[in-house]
Amino acid sequence: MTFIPIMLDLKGRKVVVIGGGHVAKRRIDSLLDSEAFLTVISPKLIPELIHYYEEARINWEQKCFSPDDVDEAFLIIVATNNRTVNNTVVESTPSNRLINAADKADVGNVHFPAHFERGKLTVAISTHGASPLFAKKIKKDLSNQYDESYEQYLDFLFEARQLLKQSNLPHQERRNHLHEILSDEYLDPQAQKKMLHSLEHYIKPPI
Ligand SMILES: C[C@@]1(CC(=O)O)C2=NC(=C\c3[nH]c(c(CCC(=O)O)c3CC(=O)O)Cc3[nH]c(c(CC(=O)O)c3CCC(=O)O)/C=C3\N/C(=C\2)[C@@H](CCC(=O)O)[C@]3(C)CC(=O)O)/[C@H]1CCC(=O)O
Ligand SMILES: NC(=O)c1ccc[n+]([C@@H]2O[C@H](COP(=O)([O-])OP(=O)(O)OC[C@H]3O[C@@H](n4cnc5c(N)ncnc54)[C@H](O)[C@@H]3O)[C@@H](O)[C@H]2O)c1
Repeated sequence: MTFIPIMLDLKGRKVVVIGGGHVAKRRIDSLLDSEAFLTVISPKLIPELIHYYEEARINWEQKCFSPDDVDEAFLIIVATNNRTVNNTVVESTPSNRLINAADKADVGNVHFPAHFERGKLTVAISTHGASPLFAKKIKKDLSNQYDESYEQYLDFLFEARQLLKQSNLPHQERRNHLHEILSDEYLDPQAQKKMLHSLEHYIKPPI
């Protein structure tokens, strides 16, 4: 089986998480900012998830799984500590849905990669289930290399690119600028400011 990396917009989609333990919480933490409708089906929740429920960040149906729980779900996450239940969820899910099976890498059609964000930058690492711990280790290494300062740098890259897109510069010169701003020198906010300022001069005047 070959999995391909994609970025998913879940805004307004129904996501159902079966199980309310530690793995469910990890998945939910990845999903909280997505503006999906998150529903947890589980007789019990760990305290952190109860907190999310009290803050109305998730819905909770305090019950054991039944097949109609996944009706209309766009994405299903299977994370109970009961292998038989996990298998039942997978079996009762129509094949045209997205499903993540936390206890069996090869059963679902979605994996959650280890990941971190720096504003507009997302770095995701997958080992196709070979070693989640190795993915976690690489995440740690890369998150040190690309520290919090990159959030602001990404904002600069975004702004510079928007200005270039609106500019009257010839195509090749735009490309040169896009490459130039990747140089380490532009990690410095002063250099960024100067560059943005100079790019503003190339904006096409309104017609
Ligand atoms: C990366 C990360 C993201 C996240 O969970 O958010 C993630 N697992 C993490 C940690 C972790 N997972 C496990 C341990 C215990 C040590 C060990 O067993 O090695 C630890 C370590 C820890 O907890 O620290 C156990 C485990 N994991 C899976 C199975 C089932 C199986 O292998 O079949 C079992 C055995 C269960 C059992 O035996 O009961 C399966 C999957 N785990 C995945 C993702 C997907 C593939 C990712 C990839 O490798 O590319 C995949 C396929 C499906 C999925 O869940 O999406 C997250 C790193 C946290 C971070 O980023 O900080
Ligand atoms: N993918 C991963 O990264 C990863 C990591 C560790 C463990 N796991 C696997 O994930 C699973 C969950 O691990 P955990 O640490 O979150 O367990 P946990 O014990 O913290 O939580 C299990 C949850 O499942 C709920 N549950 C039990 N029966 C249920 C049912 N019939 N219907 C609905 N909910 C039910 C429990 O109430 C509990 O909230 C385990 O199978 C484990 O093997 C996966």
